[in-house]
Amino acid sequence: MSAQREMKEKNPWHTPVTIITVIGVIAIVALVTVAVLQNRPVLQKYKYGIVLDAGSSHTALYIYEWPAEKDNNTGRAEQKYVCKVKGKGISSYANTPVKAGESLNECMQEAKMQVPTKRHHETPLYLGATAGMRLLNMENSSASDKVFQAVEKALQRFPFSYQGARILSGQEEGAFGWVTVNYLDDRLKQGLETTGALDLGGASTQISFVSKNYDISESPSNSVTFRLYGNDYNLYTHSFLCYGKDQVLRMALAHQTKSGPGTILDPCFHPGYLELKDYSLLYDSPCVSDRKPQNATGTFNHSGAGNFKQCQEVVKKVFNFTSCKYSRCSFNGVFQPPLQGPFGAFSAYYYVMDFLKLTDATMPLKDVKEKLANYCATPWNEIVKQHPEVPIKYLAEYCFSGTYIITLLTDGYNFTSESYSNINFIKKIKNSDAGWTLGYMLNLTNMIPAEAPDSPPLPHAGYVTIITISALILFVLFILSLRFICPSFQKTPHIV
Ligand SMILES: Nc1ccn([C@@H]2O[C@H](COP(=O)(O)OP(=O)(O)O)[C@@H](O)[C@H]2O)c(=O)n1
Ligand SMILES: [Ca+2]
Repeated sequence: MSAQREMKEKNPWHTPVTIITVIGVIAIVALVTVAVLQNRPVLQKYKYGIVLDAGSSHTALYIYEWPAEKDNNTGRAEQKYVCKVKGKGISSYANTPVKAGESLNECMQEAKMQVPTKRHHETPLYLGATAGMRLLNMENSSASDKVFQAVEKALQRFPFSYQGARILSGQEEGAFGWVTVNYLDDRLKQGLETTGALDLGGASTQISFVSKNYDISESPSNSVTFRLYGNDYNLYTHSFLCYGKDQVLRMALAHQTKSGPGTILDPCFHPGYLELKDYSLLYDSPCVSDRKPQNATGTFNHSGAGNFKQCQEVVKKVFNFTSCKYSRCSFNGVFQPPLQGPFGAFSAYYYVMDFLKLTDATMPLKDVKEKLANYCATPWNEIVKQHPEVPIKYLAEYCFSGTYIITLLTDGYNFTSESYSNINFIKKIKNSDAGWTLGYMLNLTNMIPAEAPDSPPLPHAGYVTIITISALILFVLFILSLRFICPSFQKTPHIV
């Protein structure tokens, strides 16, 4: 018994200091572990959203993903996948609506593979149609309804959470493009100066920007107000229906062919270009149908002259600069406040200027015009030789499209040689395409809060450090206080 006692007395593990220290260390480890595990950032899981952009020329399907735990807070939604639907836009199926629905199947099957199966049912699916369907709806609303019915039926067959197919207003198209650009740049969350958005489609074009000190009451139909992350924005936005590049080309051709059948020498096409074109196809759009001449049956010869300056004169004729009932206008009597800040120009602005190698923001407007003039003057057979990979139909139109872009920006929107350098031609921002689809989804899923979210006051690492240091300090204080209250505590090997 006494030997046992001796052993106990000699065994340092049985001293009060050791016992308290061991318990203390266990307590600290437990406290820190619980605190860290409880608050550690959870393993990333993603949520998904799908938006179909049913444009006038084609449809594209976008899948967005964002961290599941953070959708209102710090996580940013990003483009995960894009699928280009084969064939033309859904408005081209006016006479065969079922085919409009069928055309979407391939990309929708792809979407099924891209989104994890267990997320299918909670993944919202939207289809937004733009100017092609706006025009079809104006021209033949029952045909447009049938296209929507077919599209709806096709989309509902998939396991996603279908949220509807509809035509966006021009205002929505402009405003959501602006939201996308500024969201992806993190400008909204940080309350920074915003970037204006310039979107050029085939059938309409949008301009949207924040102009300080502008009186929105001057033209309320052009104003959209947002409260995002605690900041108020008064956005000016306008969508010009028929001013997408494909419809303007029709208007320009209609203008040149108004005297009836024959041959036109078009300065917007390359010298040596010659195609036999159909009047009935040219006038098959509400943007030009009222200009159709009486004798416009059959065909006309469309030949090129390749002259940038003359092409600008032709393009200018599609704008009306005569009447403005506001303090200032862009064109066609539409109010526009003074241009302000940087602009992002995307969609066809980018495709055309990228092809023409004119996206360099440091290139002065004068040089852009000079390069374009040289390009337009290049004979058609040389152009074809230089770009064997580009389909002839697209290749033929870049001189016209480039000239239209420059004329729209300068004569239309009033960009000057100086302010032209504020325009950036962009396709993507941080891997997501610039366009209205992301902004549309963010809005419909309420992913941008009106007020700035409360963020934790400390980052996780700081939080762990403070917890650990506090626990250690408390422990040392506890030991010191024991020694102070109970001096015998220092003379350790006394145990009964
Ligand atoms: N690679 C590409 C893709 C589209 N585009 C053009 O970009 C425009 C896209 O317009 P869209 O189909 O979105 O039409 P909207 O409904 O926006 O007016 C069309 O004029 C297309 O021809 C292009 O020039 N190059
Ligand atoms: Ca578009």
